[in-house]
Amino acid sequence: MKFTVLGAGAMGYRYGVLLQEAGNEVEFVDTWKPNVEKVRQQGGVLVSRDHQNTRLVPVKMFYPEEYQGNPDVWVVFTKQMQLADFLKRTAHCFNEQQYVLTCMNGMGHVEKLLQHFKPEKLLAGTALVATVLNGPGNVDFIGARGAGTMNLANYTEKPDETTHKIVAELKKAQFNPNLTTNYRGTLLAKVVFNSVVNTLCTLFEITMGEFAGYPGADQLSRQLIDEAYDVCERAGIQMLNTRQQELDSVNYVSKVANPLHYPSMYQDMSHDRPTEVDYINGYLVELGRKYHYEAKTHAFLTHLVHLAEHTRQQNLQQAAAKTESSPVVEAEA
Ligand SMILES: NC(=O)C1=CN([C@@H]2O[C@H](COP(=O)(O)OP(=O)(O)OC[C@H]3O[C@@H](n4cnc5c(N)ncnc54)[C@H](OP(=O)(O)O)[C@@H]3O)[C@@H](O)[C@H]2O)C=CC1
Ligand SMILES: CC(C)(CO)C(=O)C(=O)O
Repeated sequence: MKFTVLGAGAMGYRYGVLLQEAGNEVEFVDTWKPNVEKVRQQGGVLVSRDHQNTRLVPVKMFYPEEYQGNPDVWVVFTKQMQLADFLKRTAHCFNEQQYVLTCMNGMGHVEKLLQHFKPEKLLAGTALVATVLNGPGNVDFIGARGAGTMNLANYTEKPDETTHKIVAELKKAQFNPNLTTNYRGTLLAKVVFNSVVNTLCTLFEITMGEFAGYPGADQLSRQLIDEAYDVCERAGIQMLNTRQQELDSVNYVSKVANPLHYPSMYQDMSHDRPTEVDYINGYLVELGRKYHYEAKTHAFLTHLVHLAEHTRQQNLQQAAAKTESSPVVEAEA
């Protein structure tokens, strides 16, 4: 099949490279100039697995404005807040025959994709796999080959022939896809997972293993899971997992699968970029409010993450102002 990855970040590279190595035709579209230029200069992307065995994988990379491809399937992996701009800049390549697959974290992306693609062509899912972008053109796939899993569902909840073909390619690429017919329940399972692990690890600057190793971790997780499930049940969402299964998933993925991983939200925070918290904990808060339920802990955590983002920005501005006001001292140093 012919796939084009929209958003060549950590996860876009992981899906694109592994689909390419499984025998598909793959191209990448990205807006981040240092990334596109680095790939062109070095002739591909540097890929490591668990910080080892770095190899150069040749890839075809384009800016949106210059791209003229017509893939069978778009694989979309931007950050939530980047998506609208990516779609606007690439819209000249979209048509009604194309399918779109996304496993981004959080909620908000599907509505934006539906402005460009037909509902029956949209597959949305979740990826329980950890990946780190070390820098432009340099990515680290965390975890053994084939150890991660993913869930996906058609937006219409009606799988067709192309859906099964896409799932077969994901299987060949060892993503271990599980096709469900419960669209909202599938996506919300990961939102709840991320609302616990990404948010708490980011606030405390700890790995998933360090979080899960804290003796009170289950209590913290349980409070957030319960509140999230109270929201989802009010919204009539049939959850994929029970509350206990969700807690087990938090523990398994954190203790066994990725104990050394800092979740993607931490990676954004530590590089002073905005996080996706409004699309994760913030989404649960907004959904709860629609049903007159206040998800207080999620609201509090959303504020804490924004407080941390704000503080980091203030510190950056103060450091920049200091440098500007004392150029002589800097030159002497
Ligand atoms: N990473 C993971 O393990 C997982 C991520 N996801 C989800 O997948 C989606 C895509 O996320 P992900 O692939 O992690 O995205 P990345 O973290 O790889 O994001 C890449 C973007 O971050 C910006 N950026 C700026 N400077 C740097 C730098 N030095 N290093 C890295 N990035 C830089 C660039 O955007 P800009 O133009 O703004 O500078 C770039 O396009 C998200 O919804 C995420 O939540 C889901 C499962 C796992
Ligand atoms: C924690 C993890 C890796 C779970 O798959 C994730 O979703 C992230 O880092 O954002």
